[in-house]
Amino acid sequence: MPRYAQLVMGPAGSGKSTYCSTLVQHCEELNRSVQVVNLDPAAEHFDYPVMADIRELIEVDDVMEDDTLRFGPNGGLVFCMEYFSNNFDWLENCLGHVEDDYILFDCPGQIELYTHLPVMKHLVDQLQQWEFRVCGVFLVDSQFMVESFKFISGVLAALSAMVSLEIPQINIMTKMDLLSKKAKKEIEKFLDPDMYSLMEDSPSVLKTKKFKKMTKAICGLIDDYSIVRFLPFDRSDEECINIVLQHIDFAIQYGEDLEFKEPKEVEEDPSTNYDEFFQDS
Ligand SMILES: Nc1nc2c(ncn2[C@@H]2O[C@H](COP(=O)(O)OP(=O)(O)OP(=O)(O)O)[C@@H](O)[C@H]2O)c(=O)[nH]1
Ligand SMILES: [Mg+2]
Repeated sequence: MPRYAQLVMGPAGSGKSTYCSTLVQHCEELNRSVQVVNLDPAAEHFDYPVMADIRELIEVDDVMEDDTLRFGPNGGLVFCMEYFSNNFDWLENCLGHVEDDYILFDCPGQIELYTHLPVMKHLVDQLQQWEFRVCGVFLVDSQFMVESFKFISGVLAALSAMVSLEIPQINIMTKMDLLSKKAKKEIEKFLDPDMYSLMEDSPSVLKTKKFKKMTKAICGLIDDYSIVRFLPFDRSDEECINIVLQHIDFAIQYGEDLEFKEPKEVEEDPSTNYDEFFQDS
């Protein structure tokens, strides 16, 4: 039986931990078992129960306090992740092996982990050896995507994670509930973008002769091959959460070998008398 994993990635503060806890709650209501592993050695708070926590293996504060290493917060984090990649047996022990495992990995926010460092790729390879089907979930804060040049950089960040990890990836715009009505309307064009026309809206710096050819090539690549798309994520909208989950499940073929489970029954309030209610109305 395959096992399933989501690697929840994205820049600092993009909403990774919130996404994990929202999904845990959502799946609980669907009577679907989902577990979370915290892979952020600098995490301070998250509100989901953890199956494993990297801070039990190594913590950024301990690395920074070490006089022989003398790392700052970013170097410290990279050190922790490299230490983790040399100690995957710790993770193997924590994960055990349960039938139909579905695990969310809440990753740190340092963007270099998804662009050029090999740690996350090693993790993906290791998970695949343990029979996991892994989907990358790349989160970007929607508030930073409402202008075309910011959108292009968000797309490139997502693309570099896709290229370096070589797994199916679903890209998500988070915090949609925080957008004003006007910004929501504005962002619609980024959910199904025509990259060539976005290029025309870009500020003059992107249109100078030096950059124009390059921007056009990037926009053309993204548009012609349809490689990067974003799904909106509003944590207060169940339908929206469902759509995101369906895309991810489809990408890793979750559910193909599962038996049907009854959804959780909603407990009825014994004081509610439905006969009376219908007679009255
Ligand atoms: N309104 C709203 N706030 C959100 C949402 N997602 C995250 N936040 C807030 O954004 C802040 C950062 O969210 P986190 O989930 O901690 O982000 P993160 O990506 O895990 O951050 P790091 O682990 O530090 O990289 C918190 O204050 C969250 O409450 C959302 O969908 N809506
Ligand atoms: Mg976090």
